[in-house]
Amino acid sequence: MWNIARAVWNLRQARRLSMSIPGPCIVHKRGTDILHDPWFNKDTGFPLTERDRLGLRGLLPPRVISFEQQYERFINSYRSLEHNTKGASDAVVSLAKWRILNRLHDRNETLYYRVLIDNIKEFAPIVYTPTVGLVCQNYGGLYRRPRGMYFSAKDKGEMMSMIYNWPSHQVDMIVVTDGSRILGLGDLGVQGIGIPIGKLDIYVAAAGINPQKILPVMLDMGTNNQKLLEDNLYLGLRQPRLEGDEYLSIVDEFMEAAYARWPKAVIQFEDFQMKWAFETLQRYRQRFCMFNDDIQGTAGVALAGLLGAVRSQGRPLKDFVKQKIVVVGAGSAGIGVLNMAKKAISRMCGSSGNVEGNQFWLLDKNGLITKYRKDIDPAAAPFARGYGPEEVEGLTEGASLLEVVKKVKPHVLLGLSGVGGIFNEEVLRAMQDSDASRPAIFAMSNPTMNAECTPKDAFKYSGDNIIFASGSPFDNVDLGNGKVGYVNQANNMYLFPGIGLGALLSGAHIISDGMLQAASECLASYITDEDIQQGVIFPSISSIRHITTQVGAAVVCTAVAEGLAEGHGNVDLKELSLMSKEEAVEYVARNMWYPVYSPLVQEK
Ligand SMILES: NC(=O)c1ccc[n+]([C@@H]2O[C@H](COP(=O)([O-])OP(=O)(O)OC[C@H]3O[C@@H](n4cnc5c(N)ncnc54)[C@H](O)[C@@H]3O)[C@@H](O)[C@H]2O)c1
Repeated sequence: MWNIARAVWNLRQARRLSMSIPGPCIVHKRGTDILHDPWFNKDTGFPLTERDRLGLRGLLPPRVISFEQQYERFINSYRSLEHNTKGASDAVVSLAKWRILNRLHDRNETLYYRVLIDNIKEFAPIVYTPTVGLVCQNYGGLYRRPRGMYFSAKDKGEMMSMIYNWPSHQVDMIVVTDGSRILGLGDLGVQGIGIPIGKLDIYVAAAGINPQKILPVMLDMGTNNQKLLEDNLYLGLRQPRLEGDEYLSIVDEFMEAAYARWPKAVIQFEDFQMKWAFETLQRYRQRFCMFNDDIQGTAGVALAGLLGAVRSQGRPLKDFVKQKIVVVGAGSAGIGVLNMAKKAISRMCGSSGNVEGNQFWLLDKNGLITKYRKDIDPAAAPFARGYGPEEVEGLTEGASLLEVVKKVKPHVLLGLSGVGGIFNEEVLRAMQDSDASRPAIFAMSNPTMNAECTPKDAFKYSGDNIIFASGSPFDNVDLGNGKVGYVNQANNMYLFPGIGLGALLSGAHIISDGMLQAASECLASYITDEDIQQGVIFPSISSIRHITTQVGAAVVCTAVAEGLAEGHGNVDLKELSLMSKEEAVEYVARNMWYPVYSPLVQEK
């Protein structure tokens, strides 16, 4: 029922926007310069009057092809590619699909984003995880033309002027990486630029950010990837990564430069290795409107999933405080999840409640983390168990995952380790003895080959009754007898677009924990009890615009309630403060860009 209602909402929204006469778009160029600019290019779709006005007459074949015809032509050629690559490996097919989409992106952004929005479920896995991982690994060979900006260690002292090289006067959303931890693939240096590009594609598709107002950024600090350092064709600095103050001075300079030119832009940090992810978040979160998606976005999505798992057991949400949760992977993502879960518990329990985190077991590559761990990472320390070198409760420092699962009998087993297959048959079988009536298994690592287990193995070894979620998309599992093992996609794409959009439209000067929690709780409440009983704890990606509207509105309302909002455009704080929840949803929806050909008006 819900899905039908949302699909109708999406359709109405699209129709409302496409039927209203699109406002004009100002261009400062003419003739072939327009044809070569993907922001303005309409290919054969320029009407004759516009061809005359913009000096295009004679530069295009005479017949005008409508947007709908162009759309259909693209989809047909995409489908024929599927047909022509039959028998090729998955990687070859995925890269061929990425190439054809990327060529359209390079040529005609309006058509590209319409195709992406209308087919988000099919195309998200190409422009985003898992294919984007493959693209980053092969970026040197796939590179055709630049997209986004590069600031390198060699640009020190120049960034304040360099930032003005970007052609757009207004930028609303920046996604920045240093390429040091790309998905679960490690240090890919400048090749990691594919991640900010893919994330911003999702911003346009899900949050309706105008593509002229987005900026993907690579901070090239060097790389410690030996293979790349030895590769003559590697496109980044061939030097080891900067460390310490030298590193931070580059990020500082970039942040100041971006803020100086676009003080209202929201900056999302993406795929930084753990030490820099935490350090930069701490350093900037009170000064700039920024967040770290791996720490905070992932945590919000995981928390929504954890709350869904409680509901699936037929228990009230407050029972979350009694759930035993084993987290495998003590990196920025795993620790981010635990921090957010702990905050949720402290809210549920009130100040007198148990917020010690006694229900969490955290493992890294050396096994269970306890207070006896030598050189314990400060970020992991609050979640270290109290077991001594001597065995207590049957577990010791460094206990294996299998030992922990057998002993703890967790309600939830959550993987953010980046290690494919680590939830092996024995571990999954041990989950059958979980204390939960419906054990939850979240294999959240990306891309696909790094998932801790496949859904097929999870249902096979842990039982039909589990709740399963993965970070990258997988097909549902046929359990026989007409039963289906539902595969949820626990990916931060459900949250980051709404967090960024809500922060932007509220004009908040920082992104608070409260705004992030509101986003997560909004996502958690999106699913009906009926869906939950079917094992569905996350909505379909097809509803991503609707979800983002709701999440964005929740973030706006919280920013206003917390006194962080300052207004956006011609909507001032007073107007924001008077908005009801429904009006906030309408306000967010109204501000989403939708790809239609706007009349181009030339200004000298
Ligand atoms: N689904 C999502 O939305 C989402 C969001 C963010 C990150 N991720 C994925 O999570 C993974 C980890 O990301 P991160 O930023 O935390 O990386 P990270 O490099 O900061 O941390 C990885 C952690 O895994 C641990 N680990 C490595 N091998 C292990 C093993 N054999 N057993 C147990 N632990 C082991 C490491 O010790 C480290 O603590 C990546 O694959 C990333 O793609 C998914």
